[in-house]
Amino acid sequence: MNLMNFIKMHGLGNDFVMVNLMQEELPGDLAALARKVCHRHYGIGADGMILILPSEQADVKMRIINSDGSEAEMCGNGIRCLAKLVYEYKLVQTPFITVETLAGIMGTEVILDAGDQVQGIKVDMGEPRLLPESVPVLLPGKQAVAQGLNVDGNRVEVTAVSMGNPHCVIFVPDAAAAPVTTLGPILEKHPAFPAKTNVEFVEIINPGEVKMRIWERGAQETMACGTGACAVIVAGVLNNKTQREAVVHLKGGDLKIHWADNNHVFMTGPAVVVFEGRYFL
Ligand SMILES: N[C@H](CCC[C@H](N)C(=O)O)C(=O)O
Repeated sequence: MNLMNFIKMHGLGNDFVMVNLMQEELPGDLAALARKVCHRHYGIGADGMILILPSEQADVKMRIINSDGSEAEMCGNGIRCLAKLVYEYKLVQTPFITVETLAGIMGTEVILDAGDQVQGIKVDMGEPRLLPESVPVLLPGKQAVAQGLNVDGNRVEVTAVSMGNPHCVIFVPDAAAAPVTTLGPILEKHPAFPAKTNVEFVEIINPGEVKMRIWERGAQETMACGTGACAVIVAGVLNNKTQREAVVHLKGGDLKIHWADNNHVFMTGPAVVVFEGRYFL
């Protein structure tokens, strides 16, 4: 019987099965394995599976497989978990860790307190992609900002942004009452998004503070989404609703987001190791 060692982690309740493949390989179909591993009753239970692999371009390589088996370009909560794991398990000896992803090479900083304990992780999430063809989204113009989508005959105003993965941001008066589980899955698979999309519902508390809920591509509603929080602040600035630096309140907790003057988006937040285990393949 083959065993897979794993570490269960979460970033604000967005949880992952972390697999260290720096010295070993995983056999077979990753999509099928992720569906089994992420199953909340028959498996370990998680929103996704994150593989840590060797890289020729960075300290490590990250692959993120959603619970439905689809592979994503990037994962904000997941990369914070990876950075903490790589540092605390001494896969690298520095708190500044570069990570190769399908969305490019990301820089992470493990923030330490005076006692060398991990306080949080700051990630340079790179530049947002605003051209519709870069999201991708089938909407006109140079930016898909505050444009109307036809959803079953109704007009839904959306702002579409990519952080390497696609995001459809909708501003609502009350995030707690937003139609996350009804409109979310419809927009996730809407024909305007050829690669499907993550869907964010955002309530503006003030220009420096927002509240959001998320329907994730390939993972349904989750407690938090790091790339989604970045997309929300980019969309907030583009719609003149938020400052470039703001706190994003998610179901699972808060992220600090800063769309800096160098056009890079920085995200700061926690990551937690919950348990270690062995999974019977
Ligand atoms: N479901 C996402 C990947 C995970 C992103 C999210 N968990 C985050 O923290 O950024 C997608 O298919 O693009």
